[in-house]
Amino acid sequence: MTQRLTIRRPDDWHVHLRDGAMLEAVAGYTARQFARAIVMPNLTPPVTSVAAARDYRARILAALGEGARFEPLMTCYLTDQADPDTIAAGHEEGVFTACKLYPAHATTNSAHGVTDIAAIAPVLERMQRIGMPLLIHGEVTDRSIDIFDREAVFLDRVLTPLIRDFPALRIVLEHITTAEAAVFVAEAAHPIAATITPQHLIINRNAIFDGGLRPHAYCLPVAKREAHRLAVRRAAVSGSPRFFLGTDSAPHVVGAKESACGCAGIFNAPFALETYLRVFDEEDAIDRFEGFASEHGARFYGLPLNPGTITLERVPVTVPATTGEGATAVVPFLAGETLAWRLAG
Ligand SMILES: NC(=O)N[C@@H](CC(=O)O)C(=O)O
Ligand SMILES: [Zn+2]
Ligand SMILES: [Zn+2]
Repeated sequence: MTQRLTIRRPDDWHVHLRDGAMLEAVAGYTARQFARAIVMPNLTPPVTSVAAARDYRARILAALGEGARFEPLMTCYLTDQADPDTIAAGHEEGVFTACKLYPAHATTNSAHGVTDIAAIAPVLERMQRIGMPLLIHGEVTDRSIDIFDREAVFLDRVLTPLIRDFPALRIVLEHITTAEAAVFVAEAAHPIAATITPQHLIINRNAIFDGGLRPHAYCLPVAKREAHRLAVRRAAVSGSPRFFLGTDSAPHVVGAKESACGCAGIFNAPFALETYLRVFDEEDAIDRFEGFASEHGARFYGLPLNPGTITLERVPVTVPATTGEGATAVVPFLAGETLAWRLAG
């Protein structure tokens, strides 16, 4: 049995670092494991300007303190009013790595999202031209569509026409949860990739209703049936360069989760790498872990691979019941469970 695994330093291609006290509380978990992370822009108000992204990046670095070896990669939150010149200038300046498309009202803090793709056609046209990636929360918001079908319906109704109309636009379909999405991304004749979260590799929808209502297993897109979890797992360990690590770590203070209307989002940052490695170990695919965690994403984004390495060791570690306190008290994914691997050092 492999006891130690050393891989090139990995990146997290989808994370919510929040702001203020929560940012201070959570940023270190991500920076401890990852060299870079794509930071989601769904703050209140959302990050829509170059100045806002620059300031947010400075707050992230300040939260980590001197000597942190971590690069936040910032994203621009697209609205119906998004301006191609501003976005292109922000990209050119190295502030905006990518743009994020939230269909309006699809998820947490998406009220200002895009109501109609046609409204942002000039932006997508420009992004396609300059090679700037579009990151997508891929769910339709039509309330007549069953919540478990919203990702699959998005592929037909939105993504298929989108890739037809913008054949060279680089797209990352974020946090995929279905067999349909895994097949779509694997087979499309288009520059498209997908991120995969730890939770969608580990839980199916039963976890949300396991002996009672489990708010800490609730995120969007919501976990699906077991057959979908297995398909997403196969994609993750397949070795295909179209699938890579994106935690979607999304902390919400415990009271906002344990509520009559609990927020969507799972906080997996503290043991993200350990959790992913558990899956690759179970699938007998440890040899493919480095590609998924440290290579495929950087190549898709056209960024250099990280120098340096990290080491994981087969030593058990127990996930605490909570992290932080007061306004930053959060229940992490797999709270109370013991993982077989831990990050060394
Ligand atoms: N994934 C989630 O359930 N929640 C995310 C938003 C998102 O990524 O959709 C959040 O910001 O809380
Ligand atoms: Zn999302
Ligand atoms: Zn997210």
